[in-house]
Amino acid sequence: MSETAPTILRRILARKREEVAAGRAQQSLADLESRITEQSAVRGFAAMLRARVGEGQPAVIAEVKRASPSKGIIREDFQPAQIAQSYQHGGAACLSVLTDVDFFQGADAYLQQARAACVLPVLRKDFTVDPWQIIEARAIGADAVLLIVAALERAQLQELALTAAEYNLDVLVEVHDRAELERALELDTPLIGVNNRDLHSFETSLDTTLSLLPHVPGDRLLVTESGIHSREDVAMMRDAGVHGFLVGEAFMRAQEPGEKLRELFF
Ligand SMILES: O=C(O)c1ccccc1NCC(=O)[C@H](O)[C@H](O)COP(=O)(O)O
Repeated sequence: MSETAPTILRRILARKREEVAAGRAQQSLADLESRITEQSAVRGFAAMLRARVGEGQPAVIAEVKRASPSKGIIREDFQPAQIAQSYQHGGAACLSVLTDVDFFQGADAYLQQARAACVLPVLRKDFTVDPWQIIEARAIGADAVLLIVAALERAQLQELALTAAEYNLDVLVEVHDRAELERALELDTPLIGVNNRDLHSFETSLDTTLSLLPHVPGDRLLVTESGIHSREDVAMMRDAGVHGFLVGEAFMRAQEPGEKLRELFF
């Protein structure tokens, strides 16, 4: 693939830069800061995952996702508050809520509805390219943000991680190959997400996690992301020593997402 081919990830990132420019013109930093003062205290995202693993339980980040570029519409009957309650009942440790509008049919309001309906920490699942989005994430009530190494230069990654720390947000640093993992490990953050999906080609293989696992130091918590669909997938990961999971589609296609979570993990 050429370095400049317009893959879906590159299209999403180009759109994000436009959104940030428009957002900055509409809301100043002072506006965001004043919205932050109205938010409740941050819920510990990494702490919750670590606690579950410490208890010998799977640490499941359950995703609230209506649609995706690779699968189109995944869930017609999409009610974030009900889904969040179902996930909490089913044993999720944390939630991940898509807020990207154009490619995932997400919304900031979905994150707010989901978080208000449960006690779980919530990750804002979006494509972060600018510190302004991190402050915005805190202003809408998120507890954690995603940083995708493939989307960011080294200096940007450092700056975004520092901004997240400044605003008390946990960070899930997402990688897909060894070079990205090495860059992620330069950060002082505890969570490493290994995305089994190649965000340029959509190809998904659970071997991605298994091959990177030996290179993740013991002081980091590895979260395997994408393509987990069955109890066999979960058992294979747990046998290999992976206890953190981020799952979307398998839950979202089930009538009762939390029951599906219980069926796969407990
Ligand atoms: O899912 C996509 O099509 C996609 C395309 C481009 C960038 C990101 C994309 N997905 C985000 C994710 O990584 C998944 O939502 C998440 O890991 C859950 O995956 P799954 O359990 O396979 O729904």
